[in-house]
Amino acid sequence: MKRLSNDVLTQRPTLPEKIVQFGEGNFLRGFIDWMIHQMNKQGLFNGSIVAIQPTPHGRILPKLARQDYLYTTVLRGIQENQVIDQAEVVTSISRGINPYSDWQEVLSLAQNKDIQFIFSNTTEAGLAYKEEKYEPETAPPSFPGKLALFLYERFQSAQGDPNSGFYIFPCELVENNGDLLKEIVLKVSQDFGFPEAFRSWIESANHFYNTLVDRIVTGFPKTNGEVEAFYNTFHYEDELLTIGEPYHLFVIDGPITMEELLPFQQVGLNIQWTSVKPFRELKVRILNGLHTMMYAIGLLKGKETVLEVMEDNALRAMIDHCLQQEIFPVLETSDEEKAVFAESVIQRFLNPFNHHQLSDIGLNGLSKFRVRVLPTLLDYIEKYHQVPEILSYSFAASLLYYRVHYYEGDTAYGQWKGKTYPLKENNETLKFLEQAWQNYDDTSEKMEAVVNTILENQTLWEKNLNKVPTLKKKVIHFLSKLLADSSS
Ligand SMILES: NC(=O)c1ccc[n+]([C@@H]2O[C@H](COP(=O)([O-])OP(=O)(O)OC[C@H]3O[C@@H](n4cnc5c(N)ncnc54)[C@H](O)[C@@H]3O)[C@@H](O)[C@H]2O)c1
Ligand SMILES: O=P(O)(O)OC[C@@H](O)[C@@H](O)[C@H](O)[C@H](O)CO
Repeated sequence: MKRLSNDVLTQRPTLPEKIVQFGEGNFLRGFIDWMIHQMNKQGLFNGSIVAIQPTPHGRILPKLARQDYLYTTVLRGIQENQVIDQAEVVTSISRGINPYSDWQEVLSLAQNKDIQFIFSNTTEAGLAYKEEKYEPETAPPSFPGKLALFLYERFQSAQGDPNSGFYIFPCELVENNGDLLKEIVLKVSQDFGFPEAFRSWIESANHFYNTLVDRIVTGFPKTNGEVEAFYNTFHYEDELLTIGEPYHLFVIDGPITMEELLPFQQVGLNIQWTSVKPFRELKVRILNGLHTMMYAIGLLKGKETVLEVMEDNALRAMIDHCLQQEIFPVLETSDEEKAVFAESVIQRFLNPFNHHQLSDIGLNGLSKFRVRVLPTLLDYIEKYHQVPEILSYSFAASLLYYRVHYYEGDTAYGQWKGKTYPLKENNETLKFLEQAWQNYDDTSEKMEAVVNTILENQTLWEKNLNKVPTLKKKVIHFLSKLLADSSS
């Protein structure tokens, strides 16, 4: 069978490059690139995207290049009682650049005046400040470093023209992502010794927008036989087949007048040009909160996907209880808004087509717990002076899932009921966890010592959790229960 390429898709539009995108992962392909494709299809944007690989060891860009930057998006789910099952070849990416081998190509792009928009999704780890050296001939390691040099090249080539800046939309799931990216780029520019005039131009000529994105994109199919079934229907192979749900929401804290340049709403996409804050609290605490709360519990109970968790009566009852009794009471949004959003989330989790792997959700699970679950848990304790049962149980489950049993090379491994699995978290966190569990020997004193050490780590939790009344006791209790379960 042929691979997807220009030979397979013979009618492909050639459009001027207008967007630079840092990242080429599942989410950008299933969300932003798909949206640009929708606008192009209706002749309302007429521009293409250049994707820049954000890390040195990218596996996605070579695959995209082999397919002439084409890939298929499959959106499947149930909306308003209707089954939606659509496959479409997305043509919005014109090419990709590996900045580690072609940095000059990236800089040339910065000089192209047609490029007006910058999108990114480099995960939470990518939208972060790193101290790095200015080397004009090579790509800086970090995403903000690359962006700073990209902007500097534009500034110089346009001789500081106040109309030459970019519209910048970071899509990382980080609070105030636009403000944060601007702050980091300014800091990097200072580190690099760039002139004050450039830094003023960053502030005055560029627009950094805070955004919130929402669509469950599970990426390449992982269940047995699924890929082959798709290929047989398409009559081509596609290594970058991207699966997601039909639901999508993109909130951008920018003026509606931006629709003149980016006509998202005009093509019927679910875009809101408004403040992100209320959407963020609902989405992160309910949708991402439930995901993060369930992954370790589910995996430790032998489940593999969100759907399997939702279809298990006991686990489903636990999730409903957590939502109603532990998350809802501490959210400030109105009861009606909470209920409507939560119901839609439950329906999305029950999407029969959605094989969302718990192990994917569990990547960087402790960092996610800190941002997506811990605030709810702490708010609850503050409000009710008692520890919420399910959230603290899920905390214990996450800690146990992330118990480092051994290292092989640079990879840390966890173990549960005889099964071994690789752990992906910040390296320092994993080293710390390995140490914390090192002397554990099944006794309650040692368990208390382990939990004490983990909870007091302020780098992990941003506060000493041993000072939170009775949390430690609950976590010890649930960890002991889970450990007993693991040996039964
Ligand atoms: N998949 C979803 O359903 C979904 C939905 C909404 C938001 N998101 C957000 O999108 C992010 C990416 O998800 P994905 O499904 O596309 O994952 P992915 O693994 O397919 O892509 C991750 C991208 O981030 C880059 N990256 C990883 N670490 C980096 C670092 N330290 N510096 C710079 N770049 C780095 C990778 O090179 C790749 O381009 C997640 O962090 C998530 O918060 C995902
Ligand atoms: O993508 P992650 O790994 O940051 O988080 C896992 C899921 O919670 C997340 O992808 C959601 O499905 C998504 O945020 C929905 O918009």
